[in-house]
Amino acid sequence: MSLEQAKLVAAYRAVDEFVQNNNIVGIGSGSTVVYAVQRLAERVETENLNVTCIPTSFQAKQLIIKHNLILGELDTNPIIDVTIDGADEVDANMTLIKGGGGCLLQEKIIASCSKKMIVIADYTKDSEKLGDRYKKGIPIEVVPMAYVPIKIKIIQMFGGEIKLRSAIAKAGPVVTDNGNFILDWLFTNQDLDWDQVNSEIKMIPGVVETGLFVKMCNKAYFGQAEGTVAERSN
Ligand SMILES: O=C(CO)[C@H](O)[C@H](O)COP(=O)(O)O
Repeated sequence: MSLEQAKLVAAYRAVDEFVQNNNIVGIGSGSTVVYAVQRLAERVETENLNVTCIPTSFQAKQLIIKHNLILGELDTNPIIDVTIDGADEVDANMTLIKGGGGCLLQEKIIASCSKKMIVIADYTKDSEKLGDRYKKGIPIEVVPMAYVPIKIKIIQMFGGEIKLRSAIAKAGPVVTDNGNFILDWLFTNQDLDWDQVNSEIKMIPGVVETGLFVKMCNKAYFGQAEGTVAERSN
């Protein structure tokens, strides 16, 4: 089985187990979510489900439109039944690193409005401790004018190294869907209290959001190499 098949089985399982008729569904971002939207569209068609989808990014919005699903927004649907999203890493306590695709701000807003947040991932995202498997660090979305002082402050507070995320098909930094920059914090201490770290980083003026999702995820599905799906709940 390919990694793509592992993503697909996790995504299909989550959509099949958690989406019901008349649900408001948060649609996450990334490559695994593509399979979730594909499965959701199949179920809407075959079971005639009434589902409204709330996107977590420009990419998610385009996926919803492409599959002819009903597009909603928080203004009219502030309470979401279930959000299905990917993750860059999930530790043994269900703390997540998210934001590898740069969509962490809207993803966290949508997760915070959801009765349930379900993560879908392949087996490479399943970790004991944050940093065991995901080596690109914790993404932090920041207001552009403050990125240098924020970098200095985080290193003074917690150590490690910070890189301003560069764009691939453009000279200069990645600019998020919200017009901000992304810092990737390569932490060295894996035994930090992530709840506290998240709170302290968020208190630095100019920090918009961190990619640390603490106590937000209810269940994670990890597609395995042999085609089965492993689960973890909190
Ligand atoms: O947080 C995210 C985007 O900001 C993604 O959910 C995360 O990067 C996982 O993506 P993929 O499913 O492609 O591995």
